[in-house]
Amino acid sequence: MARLSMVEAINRTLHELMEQDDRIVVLGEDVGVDGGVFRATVGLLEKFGPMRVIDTPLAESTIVGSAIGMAIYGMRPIAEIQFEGFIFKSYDHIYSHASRLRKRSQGGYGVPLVIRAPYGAGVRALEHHSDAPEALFTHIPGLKLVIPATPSDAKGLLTSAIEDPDPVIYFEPKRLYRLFKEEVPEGRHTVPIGQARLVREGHDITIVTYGGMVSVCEKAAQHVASEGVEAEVIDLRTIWPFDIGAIVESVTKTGRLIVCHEAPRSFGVGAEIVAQVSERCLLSLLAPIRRVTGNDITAPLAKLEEYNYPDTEQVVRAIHETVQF
Ligand SMILES: Cc1ncc(C[n+]2csc(CCOP(=O)(O)OP(=O)(O)O)c2C)c(N)n1
Repeated sequence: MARLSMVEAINRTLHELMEQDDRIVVLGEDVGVDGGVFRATVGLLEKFGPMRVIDTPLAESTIVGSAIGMAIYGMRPIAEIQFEGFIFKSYDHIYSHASRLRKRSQGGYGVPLVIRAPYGAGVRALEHHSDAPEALFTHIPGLKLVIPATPSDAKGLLTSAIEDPDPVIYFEPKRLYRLFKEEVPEGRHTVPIGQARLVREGHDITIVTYGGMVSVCEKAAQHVASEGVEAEVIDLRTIWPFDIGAIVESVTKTGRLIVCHEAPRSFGVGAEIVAQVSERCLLSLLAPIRRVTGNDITAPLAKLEEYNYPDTEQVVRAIHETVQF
């Protein structure tokens, strides 16, 4: 095992996967000579050459459109969109084609495509470089969406995504790229798509979260533990299809739920979780469910960034309000 940051784990996984499978091709803006803006693709061009590591024009629609063609013809493309805010140039390809081809061809063709993109705020970037648009990818039948919160899960989810026969969006929380290191398993390591991770066990309240908010919620859970409140923290890992079984099991035990994400609140992932919990275990609830989320606004510039996203204090406050209800 090696101690790696998330971006190092992603880089190493790309190296390993490409060594093992000739069908894997990486393409995107600056992924070759520059090694990617965040250095996730460093060393790939030197090792695998320009036929498998392709520096593309600044044209996201072309990147995803070409990758769909490659996938249909038997390759395993990993397309990089330089920042999540630019993925919408390729949204039509994702929405109208990649996700639908299996149904359209009555199972004849799949699109085994992975689209990676740095995601979310926390590094004081500019507009289009700090968005959390995951909800806009959850309403597309045929598409899966994963967001790792640890270096090990970054490896496991990337491996599962490339092994999946259908398209997977893989968002990489920028704030976690270099936040901490951990031991990452050597060799083949997968994390099943659709399976949440129990971060911390507790019996008083459940906190469901993912991506850059996992460490924020963990800190909040540690804080309230010193007051005698045991919070259970669940990291979704897969946003769609999410692990409703794990959530229901936990809420049935604790009777209280907070959902936390940095994306805007309204019509967000949290709203769907609240709806499904209401449908399945309303009678287990001892208090109203609370959402701790980003605001319903365009991602603010760096100076105001910290006011828009949940922090530990807000999560602690929501825990207090829910437990004391
Ligand atoms: C649609 C879109 N995709 C990606 C980016 C991120 N981006 C900013 S600058 C840049 C490189 C631009 O290279 P080039 O057009 O050669 O201009 P220069 O090197 O002179 O800045 C990229 C990819 C962006 N701003 N907009």
